[in-house]
Amino acid sequence: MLTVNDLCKRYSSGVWKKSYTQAVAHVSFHIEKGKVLGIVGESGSGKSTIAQCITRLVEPSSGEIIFRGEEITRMKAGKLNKYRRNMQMIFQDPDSALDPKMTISESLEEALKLNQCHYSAEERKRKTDELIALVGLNAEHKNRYPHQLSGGQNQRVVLARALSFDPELLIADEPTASLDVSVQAQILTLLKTIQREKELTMLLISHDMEIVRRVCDEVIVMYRGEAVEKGRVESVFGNPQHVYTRLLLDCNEENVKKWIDYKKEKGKRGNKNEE
Ligand SMILES: Nc1ncnc2c1ncn2[C@@H]1O[C@H](COP(=O)(O)OP(=O)(O)OP(=O)(O)O)[C@@H](O)[C@H]1O
Repeated sequence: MLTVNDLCKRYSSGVWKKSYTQAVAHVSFHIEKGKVLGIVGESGSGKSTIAQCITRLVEPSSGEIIFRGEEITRMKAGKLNKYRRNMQMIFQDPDSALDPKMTISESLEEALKLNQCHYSAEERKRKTDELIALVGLNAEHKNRYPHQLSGGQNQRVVLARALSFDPELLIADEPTASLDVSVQAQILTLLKTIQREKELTMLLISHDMEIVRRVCDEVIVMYRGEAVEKGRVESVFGNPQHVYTRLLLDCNEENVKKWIDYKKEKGKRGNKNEE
């Protein structure tokens, strides 16, 4: 489905005195159809740059990106737009991804108008209702504006918009990072359920090893622009070879413990996990 070969991205900045950042250095991987690949690493390790190169939001400095058998790094704008519809991205902050002046159903109908132009107005309405149900929202949310929904509910709408394109590849860049811990779990479960049902190929970017462990089939560990370790999640997590992977796993055990304590505490107080 997607093959990345020897991808490099070097940013330059400064006008008089140029400085360079090697954001991604010689990264290669392959994702099979219907599988989920996780990219983990600390802040600044190059995770988002890889996603932006794949969608050509930034131009790679060198390397190959082959999507459904076609090399896309040199693809011209017209053809590229067609390809981009097949690869949708969702980001950390759902609020900034939605138009504050549109209700949820308007937002979804607009997306359908853009990418499924053969639909009649009636079909768009029906499809909108289907998408709303698919992401676990209900009719009462339809006529609300983004500020009238919670962060988790807005992230569901963002996911519904992305799915309205019927993408083959979904790139989720820290999709739960801005959400409350209890809501994070719900959104991750939803993502995984939809990914399985639709056999979506997914690239999940996260700095959280536990999220990757729960959702992904394979993982790449990024450190300062390089992929220092990659493989099946159970083998990388069960038998990490690189010292940096071990460090990340240790850090995250702390987070997992905090999460378990938080859930226990919440359970004691009798709170339900609500958005
Ligand atoms: N437009 C840009 N111009 C110059 N340098 C950039 C630009 N975008 C990113 N960088 C640099 O490239 C490196 C990789 O950034 P990137 O955003 O890909 O990392 P990341 O792992 O996704 O980080 P985070 O988890 O914080 O989002 C960083 O050192 C960053 O400062």
